Amino acid sequence: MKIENSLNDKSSIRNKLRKISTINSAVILLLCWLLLSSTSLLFIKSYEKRNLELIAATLSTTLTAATVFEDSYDAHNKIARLGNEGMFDSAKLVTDDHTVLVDWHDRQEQTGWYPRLLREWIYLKPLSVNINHSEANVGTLTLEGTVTGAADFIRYSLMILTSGMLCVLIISFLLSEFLHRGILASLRNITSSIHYVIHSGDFSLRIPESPTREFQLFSNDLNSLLTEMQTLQASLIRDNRTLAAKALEDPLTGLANRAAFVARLTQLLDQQLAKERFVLLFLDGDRFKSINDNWGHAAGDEVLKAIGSRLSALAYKQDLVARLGGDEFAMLVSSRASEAQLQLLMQDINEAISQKIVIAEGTPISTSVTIGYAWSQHGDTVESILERADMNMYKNKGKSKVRR
Ligand SMILES: Nc1nc2c(ncn2[C@@H]2O[C@H](COP(=O)(O)OP(=O)(O)OP(=O)(O)O)[C@@H](O)[C@H]2O)c(=O)[nH]1
Repeated sequence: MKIENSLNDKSSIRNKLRKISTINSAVILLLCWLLLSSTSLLFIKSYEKRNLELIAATLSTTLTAATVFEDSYDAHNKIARLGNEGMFDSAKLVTDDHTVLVDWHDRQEQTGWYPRLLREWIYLKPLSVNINHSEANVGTLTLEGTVTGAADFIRYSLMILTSGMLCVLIISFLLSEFLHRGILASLRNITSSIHYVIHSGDFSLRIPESPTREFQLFSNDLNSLLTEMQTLQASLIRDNRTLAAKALEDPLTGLANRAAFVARLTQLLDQQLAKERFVLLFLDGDRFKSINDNWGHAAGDEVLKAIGSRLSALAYKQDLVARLGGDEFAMLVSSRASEAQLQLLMQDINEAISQKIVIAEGTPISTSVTIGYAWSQHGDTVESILERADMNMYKNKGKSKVRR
């Protein structure tokens, strides 16, 4: 829960990449916008200034005669004709003796802070040119430039530039989203694979190939780690199975040990209502101590192994032969349902055990077992059925000792 909360606080790598590429594009585009805007503004400024200078030069030549003869009417017409075409905002023609011949103002002259600021920035101050005649100064023409054209140009070019930049920003955003997809897919593959392995414990999964070199290297390392974990897991499972099997096995004879015997007996008792009855045979080696005493402990071990394998040879698949400890064996027999079949089995056991056992050094040893048995009964427990079989075995042992 805590981890999930702290994850929710964090921004995804997709958002981080999106943020980086958006900031990147926005900064670059803003710089381009500033560069292009200032270049076009400087261009406009120099164009408008040059234009006004040309108009002033042309007009001063045209006005020479009117200035010399102080023909205010003609001068006004010539100035107004050009002024009405939007060539300038105002024009003042003053003779060399300071007589104002023309003081013309455009009636549609733009006022307000923007045109005023623009005019001051483009033209700095009104443009004055001398009107000369026979190399003498006869008057001065002062023109104030117009900003109507410049203002429109600036407005439209900035609008086009800004919307163009916004389009580029959107395109670059979409493009980066598209290009980031590969990186994000590789990352997603890695994280979802690790997530799956952690939650399933299945180390057989391998992270798929990535087109990005660094991710491929990372995936290779993780895949090698997964292979090692898989091998380790397999060997642990194998070891566990071996250990579990060993925990239920008698190390000398390889038969089931007491724990395995009790487990199987418990299972049979649990099932006995649904299944046929079964019989528990308790077998104890006769005078086994003397075998050890006469032939040695190793020989005794060989005899115990031989008894175990002979009992196993007589048992069916559903029966269980176990060594309970020392020279005590037990059989859980489900394959014989009648007393007659059981008697036959016990006869076979006695016959098999009575066959001489030839130990490694070649000495034949005779042995026998005493058997006590108990059929399963309703309400039996592990202890009760074992006790009945044990008691019967002791009774039989007593009888055989009397016979000897
Ligand atoms: N070789 C060998 N001997 C064992 C092993 N475990 C127990 N024994 C011996 O088996 C003998 C069992 O003796 P008991 O069952 O008490 O007596 P017994 O000599 O068989 O006599 P009865 O059962 O009365 O016929 C002891 O001498 C134990 O030392 C083993 O793993 N290997």
